[in-house]
Amino acid sequence: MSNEVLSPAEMGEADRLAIAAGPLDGYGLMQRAGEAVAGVVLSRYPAASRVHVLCGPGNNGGDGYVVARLLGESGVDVTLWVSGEPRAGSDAAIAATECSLERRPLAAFVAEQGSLVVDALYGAGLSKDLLGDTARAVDIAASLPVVAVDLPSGVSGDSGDILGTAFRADITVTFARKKPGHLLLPGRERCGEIVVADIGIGDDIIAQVASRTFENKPAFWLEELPVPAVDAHKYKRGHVGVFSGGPSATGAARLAALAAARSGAGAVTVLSPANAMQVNAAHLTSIMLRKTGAIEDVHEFLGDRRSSSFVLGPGFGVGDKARDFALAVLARKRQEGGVEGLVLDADGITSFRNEASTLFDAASRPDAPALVMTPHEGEFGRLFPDIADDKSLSKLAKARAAAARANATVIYKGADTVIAAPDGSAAINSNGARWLATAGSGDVLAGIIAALLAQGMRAFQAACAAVWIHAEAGRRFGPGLIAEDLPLALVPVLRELVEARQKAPTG
Ligand SMILES: NC(=O)C1=CN([C@@H]2O[C@H](COP(=O)(O)OP(=O)(O)OC[C@H]3O[C@@H](n4cnc5c(N)ncnc54)[C@H](O)[C@@H]3O)[C@@H](O)[C@H]2O)[C@@H](O)CC1
Ligand SMILES: [K+]
Repeated sequence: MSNEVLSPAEMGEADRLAIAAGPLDGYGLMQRAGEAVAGVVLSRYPAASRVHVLCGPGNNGGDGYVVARLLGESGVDVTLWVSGEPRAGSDAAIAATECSLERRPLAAFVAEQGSLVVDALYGAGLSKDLLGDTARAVDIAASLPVVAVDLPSGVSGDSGDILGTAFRADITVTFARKKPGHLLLPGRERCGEIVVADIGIGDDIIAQVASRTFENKPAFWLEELPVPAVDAHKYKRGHVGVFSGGPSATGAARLAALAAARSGAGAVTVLSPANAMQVNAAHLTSIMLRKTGAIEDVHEFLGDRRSSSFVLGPGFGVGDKARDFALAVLARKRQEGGVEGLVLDADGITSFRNEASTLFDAASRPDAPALVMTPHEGEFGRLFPDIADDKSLSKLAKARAAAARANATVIYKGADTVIAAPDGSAAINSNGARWLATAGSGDVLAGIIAALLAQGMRAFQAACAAVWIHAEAGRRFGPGLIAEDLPLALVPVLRELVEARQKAPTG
């Protein structure tokens, strides 16, 4: 697998392990890194009249010295601008010595139109805000193409936060694996196209680092994607129950229900209060409808229908009823044909704002159905106020802390959605589309998750798959997308995934 994401500390560990294992030493890795960047510059910008290479004091600058030397040797007109001296004896110091180009101080940096900037000021070691000469260089480079080495300087590799200011790269060449700062906002927007270069750190070394963070790509969950067996006499496709709100708020539940049906649930039932039965009935065809006004109705449905998963929240209303219904579902057993999971969204989440621990305790029972929560930033803050307010935590770290506390899979939504599991695994989604920021889009996501849970996918994998599929459908549909379009837009995406799944050796 190549979709592991390494924190800067984990990448440092990978460097150390690779150096210990050989054959490359630290300078050898730096050579490979510089070669990769120089290769990108030469292939992508063959017409650049001049390349300005900006080198910082650490190993990111060391990569820069290698780039400058190689470009110079290739006949490119290179100007080298330097901020700080490499530490004596460091790999960067060796690289600086090997580079015979004249060094100019970054304080004097100027660049003309038509030239290209290689940003090798700071990478994984960024430790404070960009100020003074460096911040001035960011301004000068703003009107020029920029190739960033490892990360655009100013972007935190851990969090994607911008420290003071940051370069806006057209291409970022990073090494071995992506870092969280390449995927989390606002850093992601500063990276431009991301090229992951192989510098000789093998998959075995990455495996030893045992990162628990992944970029959310189909390879990560495709093996578990449910595909009905063609030769089976009967197959389990699962039954999803979606709780509906009152007569003026039923659309959200129907969107979730339709998405669940499109995502392969064998049966879907909208569970409606009595006074909304008529409006629901008027809009449902293949989806079943059942009156579910009071907690007794929930128990009865749970007892005789064996629904495999539930969606609670979209349009439901905030209050005791949402809490009671959610807790009734979570009180079931997962084993022996019981309830696989509960997707708690929107009002379902907000309903527990003052009783979060009741929810988290209910989800902690070993045989409880899996709890999947889908908060956007506002909802996240209601359920996890202290985590939300902790400025030292990245979005990734916040989602992880929330999942561990809640004993739940947490989908922290946004343009850089993070999916975190209670065991510490986390995935950052990167195929999101701006078109998805439309009313009802989240209801559709909840329905997809429930369908995948109902078909037996594990909660974290189901959540990751649903987020990716939902985003992909929105991305492909493009402008004009409204939530009603999404259930049908899932079909071509699912078709391709099912085909890929059937071709996969493990399928
Ligand atoms: N052997 C290795 O470890 C390899 C490292 N590589 C490169 O090494 C980089 C990491 O190197 P380092 O750990 O030396 O870190 P950096 O080169 O990113 O920066 C560290 C230095 O910059 C200073 N600094 C940080 N932020 C600053 C700011 N805002 N203003 C002024 N000074 C600041 C620090 O005090 C330190 O001296 C990676 O990003 C990658 O480009 C690659 O060459 C591959 C091999
Ligand atoms: K950089």
